[in-house]
Amino acid sequence: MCSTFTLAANPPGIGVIGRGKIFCQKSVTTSKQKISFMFTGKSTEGILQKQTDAHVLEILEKQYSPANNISRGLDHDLCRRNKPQIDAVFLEEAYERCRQICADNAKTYYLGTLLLTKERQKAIWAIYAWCKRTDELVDGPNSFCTSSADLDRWEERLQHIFDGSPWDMLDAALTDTVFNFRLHIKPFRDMIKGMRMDTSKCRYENFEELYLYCYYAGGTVGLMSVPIMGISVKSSASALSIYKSALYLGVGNQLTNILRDVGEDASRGRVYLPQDELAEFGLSDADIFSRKVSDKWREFIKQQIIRARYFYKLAENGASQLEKASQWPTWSVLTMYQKILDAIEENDYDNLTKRAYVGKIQKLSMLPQAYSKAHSTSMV
Ligand SMILES: CC(C)=CCC/C(C)=C/CC/C(C)=C/CC/C(C)=C/COP(=O)(O)OP(=O)(O)O
Repeated sequence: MCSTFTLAANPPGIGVIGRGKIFCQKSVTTSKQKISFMFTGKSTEGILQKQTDAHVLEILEKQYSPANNISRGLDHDLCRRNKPQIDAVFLEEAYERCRQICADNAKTYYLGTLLLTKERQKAIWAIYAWCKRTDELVDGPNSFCTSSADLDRWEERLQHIFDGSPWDMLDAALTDTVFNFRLHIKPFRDMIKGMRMDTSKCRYENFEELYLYCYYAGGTVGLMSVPIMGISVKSSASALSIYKSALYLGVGNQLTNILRDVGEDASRGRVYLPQDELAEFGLSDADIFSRKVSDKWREFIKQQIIRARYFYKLAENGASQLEKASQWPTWSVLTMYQKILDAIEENDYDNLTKRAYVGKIQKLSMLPQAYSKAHSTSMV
């Protein structure tokens, strides 16, 4: 996408930035502010439109079809009708193990889940545990021996979860969640696609390619989460726009993690940054591997951070359309993840030799701010 972004403070039209290059400036309007982008390549908006709607519409067709008599919320009787019988004590233990996996591996996300209602918490933990296990197949200690056939088997297992015949305890928790909240299999399948992509690809030519990866690895989690969070009956926004916001939250999280982990990924020979954008800033893989934090690098990362923040802005639009009890947790996650971007700035854009860190106290101190955001933007 070869993009350089600026916030709307800059005049619209044609922009000139530091390196003397002229960019055609385009702008998008989020609910709160107008954000202007400068491009030499494909527009981010164009990429989002092309790639996002199809993913979401496929889910909505099933999740909200008139045949299912579901409009905005979930019909819980219908959800439970075909639910397999799983022993309650066994399930309790299964969810507890999912909670532990989430608490041990996703510290920020876990804090957000603690603000959810009990039923929602359990569901989000079950989804997280499955996502983590999926990720471990390609990124875990034994990932060197994961073959494409292993991913095929994992996908078969996923089908069993959705058919109501889980293979193990953690799968049983997800089966329970799938039937309680009538989840769609597509984002789960897409996450496996992303893992396949990760095993065969370690460079991204442009933002369009990177966005697809971010959708698979993070946007899918947003789509899995909407039925759990619930859409407010008072919302007049389209389900499409709300699902898209959730997807963008996942993509924002993924872009943030990429920016935080550039140095760490480089030591595994991986570069999750658009090659054409690096070139546009006079940078290449060699600059990453030599870990030299130059002014060019700082400018480059600055623009990448603006784009990641843009995704959080898009997510905010949907956060206020969720069921009231889910708004504070969602705003908390939104606010805490953005702090990681602030921490990269505080490290003077050195994400090659340093890992941006946000401490627990700092995260907890964000919660009142998230609470007031949830209340001031809520339509209920
Ligand atoms: C905005 C709307 C409409 C809905 C929100 C629906 C939700 C809650 C979506 C969640 C999307 C999301 C943030 C996905 C990423 C979840 C995830 C796997 C986080 C783990 O991140 P790590 O970096 O591994 O761990 P930390 O949590 O410690 O950062």
